Amino acid sequence: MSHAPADLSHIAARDKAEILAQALPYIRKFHGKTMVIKYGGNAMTDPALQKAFAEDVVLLKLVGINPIVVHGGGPQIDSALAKIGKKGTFIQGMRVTDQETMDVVEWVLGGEVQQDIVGLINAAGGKAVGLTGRDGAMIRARKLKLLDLNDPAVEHDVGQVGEIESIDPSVVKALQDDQFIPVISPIGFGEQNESYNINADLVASKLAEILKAEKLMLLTNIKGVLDKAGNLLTELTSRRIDELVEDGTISGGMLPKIAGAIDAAKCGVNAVHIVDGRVPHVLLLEILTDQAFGTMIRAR
Ligand SMILES: Nc1ncnc2c1ncn2[C@@H]1O[C@H](COP(=O)(O)OP(=O)(O)O)[C@@H](O)[C@H]1O
Ligand SMILES: CC(=O)N[C@@H](CCC(=O)OP(=O)(O)O)C(=O)O
Repeated sequence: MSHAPADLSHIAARDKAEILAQALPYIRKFHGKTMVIKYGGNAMTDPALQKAFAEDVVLLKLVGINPIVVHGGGPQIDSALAKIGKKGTFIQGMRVTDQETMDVVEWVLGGEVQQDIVGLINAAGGKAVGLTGRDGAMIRARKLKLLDLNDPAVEHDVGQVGEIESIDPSVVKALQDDQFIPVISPIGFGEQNESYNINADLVASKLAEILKAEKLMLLTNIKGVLDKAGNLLTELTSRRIDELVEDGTISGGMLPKIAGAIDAAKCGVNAVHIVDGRVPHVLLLEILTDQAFGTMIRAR
């Protein structure tokens, strides 16, 4: 499927040049730096947006920035489950994963979803390599103990959902140094070689921390973190996040996202952003222009 590039004819030549020139200080600042980009399953549903995303990733690589893509695929897993008559259920943003669901998760994330992204990046002129957490013995995991948010004495059994024990980033580093763009699905392995389904936001956040990434960008299907009235919160600190979780303003899929984001910010990732993946070229706009998007998460 081919999509025409965005029509920019209404923008005056001088303005176009100014926008391009704006990128220069950012390219200098970020040259040689690593940026972890979480590409959410909800943000990847529109072909034109997917193409714009792939172009952005390739452009970043070409100007000397190292993008590492971690992808989700929640809605795509849900569709595959529906075909076998199963309905996805979530507790505090985590999919309840029995063995049959785990098989579907591995098949969908490690297969079609990942290969679509790899294909699009390659079509845009990059060299993407798809990996799961098993490749290069990257993501070791154990069964998640999910404590109830309101009553920590209660533990939820979410089956084969994993929490990260450790990440060995050597395969990612080797690929990035060799001009490849790693595209990682959030599957880990345990002591008995069993597979674990890990929330992609948590993988992206931990990887950003371990790689000492300059930025972590979590692309989702909403403007950013919203308050109770639906207004965008442009900046959030750890304390404010605790309040928003406690009073129920932050719920569902935003819970692991915000938990990962705050961990990454506390562990030294310079800039952590939750941004709207529905905005075409949001990566370029956020990274290489003066414009700010979404919610920035600050450790303090
Ligand atoms: N306070 C909040 N602000 C924004 N979104 C929220 C909030 N609380 C819950 N959400 C939900 O979290 C969703 C994003 O998480 P998720 O569906 O897992 O996205 P992704 O697939 O991108 O990881 C939003 O679409 C929204 O429904
Ligand atoms: C444990 C858990 O919930 N895993 C997720 C993994 C995929 C994911 O995170 O996808 P999104 O980023 O699109 O939500 C799941 O099974 O849906």
